[in-house]
Amino acid sequence: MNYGKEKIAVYRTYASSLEGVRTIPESSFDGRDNTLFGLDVRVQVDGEAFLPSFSEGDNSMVVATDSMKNFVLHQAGEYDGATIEGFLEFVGSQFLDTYSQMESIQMSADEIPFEERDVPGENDFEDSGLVFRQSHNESAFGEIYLDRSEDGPVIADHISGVTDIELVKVKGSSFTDYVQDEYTTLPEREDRALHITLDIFWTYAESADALGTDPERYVPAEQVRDIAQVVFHEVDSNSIQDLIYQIGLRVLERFPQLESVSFEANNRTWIQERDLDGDAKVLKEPPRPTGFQQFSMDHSDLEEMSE
Ligand SMILES: O=c1[nH]c(=O)c2[nH]c(=O)[nH]c2[nH]1
Repeated sequence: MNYGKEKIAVYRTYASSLEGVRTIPESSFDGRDNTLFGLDVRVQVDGEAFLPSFSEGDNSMVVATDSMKNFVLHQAGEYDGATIEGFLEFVGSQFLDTYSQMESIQMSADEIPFEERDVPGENDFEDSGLVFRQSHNESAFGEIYLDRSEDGPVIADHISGVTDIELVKVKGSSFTDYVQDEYTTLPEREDRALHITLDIFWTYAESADALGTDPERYVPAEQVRDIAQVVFHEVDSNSIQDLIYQIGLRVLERFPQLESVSFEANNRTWIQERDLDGDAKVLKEPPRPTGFQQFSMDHSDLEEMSE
């Protein structure tokens, strides 16, 4: 039994900037101004006190989901941190502190990403600082579950992520040596233009590291995204399965503070229509249905690789 509000769009201007994150070789990301911090928030609350609202039509303990929306919007002005997960933990704790009938709360959010635009500067183009456009590319994700304890709200579970990454590698991927039987019609490809969508999720060994209070231990979604594209560039994979495993190893190698990393990939590989001179091809959309790959891994996979 639970209830809540979803699709709460929150826009905060001039939030605290994310500074002091560790840099990694695969990424130029070293922080975020947070001049425009956009989130699509979901709140889900649990508690025995809500049972009568379902079983007896008694709303005396019900916090209207409309009020939850107002609460989230209000707290967006109070949060002084710089991360999605930190915001979710902050708002969730405020909910539990304010409403004793809420026993636990699940707060999640997708980033609504914005990109700063370039304008002419003295010598070169530079960041506007004022004008942004909404990006329809990948976005960061966070989810925090809070329970009550004697010392106040505690993180019972968490997950961070980056979703809707969409990448195409025009050559340097294969798919060969799979089962050949009476059902096989797919031709083997020594080289294919590989088109994938990818959601990547991770958990920290210490959930407090997810909040970004210590930026050195925070894993920015931008860096994980950049690892995915660099590994895609570097590795001549023989399947999406092979590719996501290599990405996972690199993520775990760069971020020892993580407990696990998991993937949901979708195959969107275009179908070759014409083979032209050299590497050139004409390609078309694949028909439905679509293939997917899911995989979870942790540091034991990294240790196996180095043995
Ligand atoms: O990378 C791939 N993995 C598969 O399992 C698969 N199956 C398929 O038809 N194409 C692909 N590509």
